[in-house]
Amino acid sequence: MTETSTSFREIGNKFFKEHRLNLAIENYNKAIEIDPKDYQSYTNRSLAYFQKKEYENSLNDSKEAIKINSKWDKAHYRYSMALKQFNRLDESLRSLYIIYNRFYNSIDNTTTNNIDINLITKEIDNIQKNLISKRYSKDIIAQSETSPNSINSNVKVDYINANLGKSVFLTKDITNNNQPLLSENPLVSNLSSIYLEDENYKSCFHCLKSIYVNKSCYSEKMKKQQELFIENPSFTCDKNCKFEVYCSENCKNEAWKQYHGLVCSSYDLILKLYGFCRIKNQVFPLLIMKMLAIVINNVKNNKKSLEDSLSPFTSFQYDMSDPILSDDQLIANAFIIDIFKSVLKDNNDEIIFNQLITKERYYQFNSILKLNSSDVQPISILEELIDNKVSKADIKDSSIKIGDEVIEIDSIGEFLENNKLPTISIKGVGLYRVINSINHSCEPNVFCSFSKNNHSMTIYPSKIPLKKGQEINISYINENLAYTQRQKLLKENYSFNCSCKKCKNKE
Ligand SMILES: C[S@@+](CC[C@H](N)C(=O)[O-])C[C@H]1O[C@@H](n2cnc3c(N)ncnc32)[C@H](O)[C@@H]1O
Repeated sequence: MTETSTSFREIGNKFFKEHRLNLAIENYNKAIEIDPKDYQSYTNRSLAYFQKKEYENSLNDSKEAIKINSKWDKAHYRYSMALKQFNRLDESLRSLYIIYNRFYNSIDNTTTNNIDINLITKEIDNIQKNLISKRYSKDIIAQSETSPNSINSNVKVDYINANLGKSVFLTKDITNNNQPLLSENPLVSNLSSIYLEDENYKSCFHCLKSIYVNKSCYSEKMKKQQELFIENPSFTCDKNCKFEVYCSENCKNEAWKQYHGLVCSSYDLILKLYGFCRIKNQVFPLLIMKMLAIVINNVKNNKKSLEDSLSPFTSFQYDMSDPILSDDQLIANAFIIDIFKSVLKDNNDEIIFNQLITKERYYQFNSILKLNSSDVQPISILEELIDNKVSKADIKDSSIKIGDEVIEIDSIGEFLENNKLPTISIKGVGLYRVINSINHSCEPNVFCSFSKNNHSMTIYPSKIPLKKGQEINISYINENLAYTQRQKLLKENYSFNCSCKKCKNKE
């Protein structure tokens, strides 16, 4: 036998089977010396180190094997097990899901190395149960700084299985249709990019509340409905940017504390990102920038670990495959890199920067937003008027009757067709810790209601009675579409095949 890397590896494997770990490692060393791309020897040496409890070496070897051949499931498994030893559970989970997804997406249900899929599923279950019970205990959520009063006691978040992930369950019987089940502010939200430089329309940069509307269709009288919007935004950021406007001192302070304080000094670079998002009609890059700033603030100011700081975001399901960024995503990521490079200047910041501001993170956050975030559309002022003060009968072509007063609305005809309510445009996007944990069903038992004023959202029952312990489900799409259309939309937008009762019966 020639001294090829394969033969040394095989000798190593023989020693390994005899539990002679040092001799096994020596032979794997020789194999790697001959062929530095021998990912199998790296993987096997990783296992030998693991058995010797040399977890750092085990981690490095499995990482190297993945670098050489990312399709080698055994290396992902070894990497996952080593990460678990360091309590890096989110990353460990990600590696397990790479194997899990490859298995279920393959035509013949195989892993590349015939790893027992039941073992992988069991590992996923263990880690998920542990993480979810820790992260979604009521106390932790109630204490969360980013989302105060985010959950009331009607619901809890629980893990279902590796495929469905977590979802939301009732902790009480519900018999009243009008009873709000859960009301929540988002972990992060942002205005749609079309509004960023709109002279006619301003919203609070933090909570998206309408501040000033100057559309010709609204008469002077209507604009004077003071309680519906604030005429003169007096809460503009006065530190550096002088650009962001808020509806209140509270929002100004919250924005500063959570994310704006970190990046405000680099506003010239942020404006470039805004410009890009406006042209491309995108909002995710702006949310990703805020998410990164929130994470960094938690690490720096609240002295939390990086994993804990990331966990409100990484606890969602997302695409764990190899990151491939589109050209637009690469450009947006480059803007984001510039912004954080200019604000993370201390020596200590270098580690955070290197671990956080990466292409992989951009892909991860983008996928978290794509699969989990909600459009936010606080009800328009016109609808607010109609909703609260007038009946549809009071709406005439050019006026609305509010009490005894008739308010002229110059071009209301543009908005009202056959007495329908005006179309409300999407104002922004938000990521909700609990509401976005609710799984989909084509036969939903709850629905989501936008706040009239800001980015908060409330869940109400759509069917009663609902029983304690029952899962609540919303519909992510129009559930009245035909079966094939629903399946197509859910696959394209949320990457899953719906298996609700209605879909199982192909109704
Ligand atoms: C908004 S999240 C819901 C929370 C999610 N289960 C989690 O653990 O983060 C949407 C994701 O949940 C999963 N999901 C939701 N409803 C589902 C369903 N009916 N069937 C299969 N997967 C579903 C899909 O992976 C989808 O991309």
